[in-house]
Amino acid sequence: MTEFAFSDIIDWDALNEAGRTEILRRPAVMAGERISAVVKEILDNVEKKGDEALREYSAKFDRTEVKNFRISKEEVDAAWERVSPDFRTALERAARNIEKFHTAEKLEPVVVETMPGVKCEQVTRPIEAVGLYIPGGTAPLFSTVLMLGIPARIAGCSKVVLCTPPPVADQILCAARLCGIEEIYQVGGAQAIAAMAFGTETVPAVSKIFGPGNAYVTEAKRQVSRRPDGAAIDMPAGPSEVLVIADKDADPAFVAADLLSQAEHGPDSQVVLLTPSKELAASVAEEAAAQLAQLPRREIAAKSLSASRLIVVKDLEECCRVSNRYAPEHLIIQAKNARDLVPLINNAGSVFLGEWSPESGGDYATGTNHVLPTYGCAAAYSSLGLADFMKRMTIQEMTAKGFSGLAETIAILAHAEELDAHRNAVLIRMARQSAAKAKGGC
Ligand SMILES: NC(=O)c1ccc[n+]([C@@H]2O[C@H](COP(=O)([O-])OP(=O)(O)OC[C@H]3O[C@@H](n4cnc5c(N)ncnc54)[C@H](O)[C@@H]3O)[C@@H](O)[C@H]2O)c1
Ligand SMILES: N[C@H](CO)Cc1c[nH]c[nH+]1
Ligand SMILES: [Zn+2]
Repeated sequence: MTEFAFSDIIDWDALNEAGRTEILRRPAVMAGERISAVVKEILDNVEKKGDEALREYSAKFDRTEVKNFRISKEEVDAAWERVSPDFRTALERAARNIEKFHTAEKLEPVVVETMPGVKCEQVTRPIEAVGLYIPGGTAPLFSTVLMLGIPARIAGCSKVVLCTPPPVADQILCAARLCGIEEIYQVGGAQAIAAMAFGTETVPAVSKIFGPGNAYVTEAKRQVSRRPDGAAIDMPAGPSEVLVIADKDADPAFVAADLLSQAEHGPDSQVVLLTPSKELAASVAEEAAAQLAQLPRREIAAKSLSASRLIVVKDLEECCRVSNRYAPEHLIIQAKNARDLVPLINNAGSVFLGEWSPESGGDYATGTNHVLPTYGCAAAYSSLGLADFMKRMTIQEMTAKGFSGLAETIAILAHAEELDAHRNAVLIRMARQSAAKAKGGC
């Protein structure tokens, strides 16, 4: 059996504040400073040396000598023919659900007359050039292509650039074809993020970069979003995490399977169980050990489990409070009447209710988006959705009557801010209206 050390069962009530903070710390966050420095160097080099730097890093990190970064349409079509019909059918079924959910996310235009003759509107426009990062370091995440490519298409983004590490799996190319993505580049890691942010001889620069990735990719996104010549980003979507809230009657085999499903993503993934039942926690630990031994990715999952937590808390309400403090990417509630606990949940990327809603469902096919905030960012960021591929733009129009009704208010406020040019833009029009009135006009 594979060596594995789930941390001990932790009694939440026995911890002081510092202990609680420590126990909920993510392993990927602790690695931050070293990764930051490595990533900065990669970004600087790609910005300076373009494709040459991409080639060097692909050889170093992906052990691949890349001749042409861009993948041709012929290669994509060939990949489509190579995959099994069952795979194509499953991919199309998942894509339909994702398309249905994201189409329903369309924002309707807002039109409000705030005062007579003062009309305010909000409309949306697509972001024209977007970059999609598809992880491929330890597993080819073709499902992520659907999660990014489908909303980009619905939003109407006119330039969609996809980057993923070499060698690129057929399944990734098939998912890209299904989404109508034509610009696919085989480059991964921080260097891919740099390429899409700054542009190189081959890879075009985009306005906004989307997608999850390991700690290097996530840090690269964070850094380019802060550079004036960089790009906007969707969110920090780093190493996967799941927190399960389970009551004493939950099935330990289901809970263990759900924890392992995220532990297998990467050695720095973190999984957490919160339960009022010490007996359940012990059974989950046993089950997890047994299931882990059967997994092909047990080495990775075992590393991740060693930094993961089994925590016993007072009751289910306390579970929700601790979960909000952790702000997990995924939250599974395996408890009777799981839905009753939803009002107590404030911070979570995506929530899975009841024993028949494994997290893998949302990863592939329920229709929701699996690109979600990690590192506790669910306290402030949302799940990826259609709105992220669009900009909101406001419009206002005042009639002459609307203007005269609001003119004095604007003039007083501008004067109070000591911005006379602002005030003049109003006074000049007020004067014109008074003159026209004197002449018997409006
Ligand atoms: N939060 C989300 O929504 C979400 C969704 C899907 C996947 N994920 C996460 O995405 C991650 C995918 O990670 P992955 O590694 O399999 O693929 P990846 O594509 O993110 O990273 C692979 C790249 O990392 C770079 N790299 C590897 N080691 C490096 C080093 N020592 N120095 C510099 N660069 C290095 C290489 O360039 C390589 O191409 C996992 O952590 C998974 O949990 C998150
Ligand atoms: N669980 C990941 C998000 O954290 C998404 C994914 C893709 N494939 C499998 N899982
Ligand atoms: Zn997953």
